[in-house]
Amino acid sequence: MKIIETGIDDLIVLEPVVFGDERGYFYESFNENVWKEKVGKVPNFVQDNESMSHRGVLRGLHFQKPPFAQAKLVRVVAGSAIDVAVDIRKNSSTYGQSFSVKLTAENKKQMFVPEGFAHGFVTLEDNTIFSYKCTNYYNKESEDGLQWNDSSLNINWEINDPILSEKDKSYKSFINFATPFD
Ligand SMILES: Cc1cn([C@H]2C[C@H](O)[C@@H](COP(=O)(O)OP(=O)(O)O[C@H]3O[C@@H](C)C(=O)[C@@H](O)[C@H]3O)O2)c(=O)[nH]c1=O
Repeated sequence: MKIIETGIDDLIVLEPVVFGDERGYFYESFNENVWKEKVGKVPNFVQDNESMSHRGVLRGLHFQKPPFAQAKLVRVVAGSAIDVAVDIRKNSSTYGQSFSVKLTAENKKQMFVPEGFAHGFVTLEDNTIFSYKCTNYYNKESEDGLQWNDSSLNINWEINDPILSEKDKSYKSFINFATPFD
């Protein structure tokens, strides 16, 4: 597994070793020992999620407030998506900065999104399946988010007029945002 730094502390992209043969391919999508060796601290994942989206669906930018904050290890198992994490840790030197990576079923890249980040993605193909591990359980009351197209975040989603949930349309702008993360 190769670790690619993003320029934002604790936010990393992972590239697994994929074994291809005449049958197809095999790779380890998570291995605690490899994490220990290559990353250090191993997240305690307690929930796995999967979503399917049509082309042009944007889910985000989401986070859960403490004490239900979640770190997430995300990947795409069918199709492709632009995945985005925004640093919302008040005391971080990269507060308000975002990082984007293209995750596809082919490149098999993963992004580790720590606690203290808002997360979202837009799908580039129909039937894009997004799969992720979380370090905390879903807690409806702790859900919060930021406006995906906030001008001060200035994220290049590479797609116009995405399909959004009503909840995602209602999220507030980054200006005057009181982050719950130190
Ligand atoms: C996230 C989540 C949702 N749900 C339910 C609530 C709702 O009825 C339905 C759909 O929920 P949402 O519209 O919030 O799903 P979605 O917009 O896909 O939310 C996800 O977006 C990405 C970007 C993330 O980072 C995730 O953490 C999560 O927030 O699924 C759960 O039961 N457990 C969960 O963990």
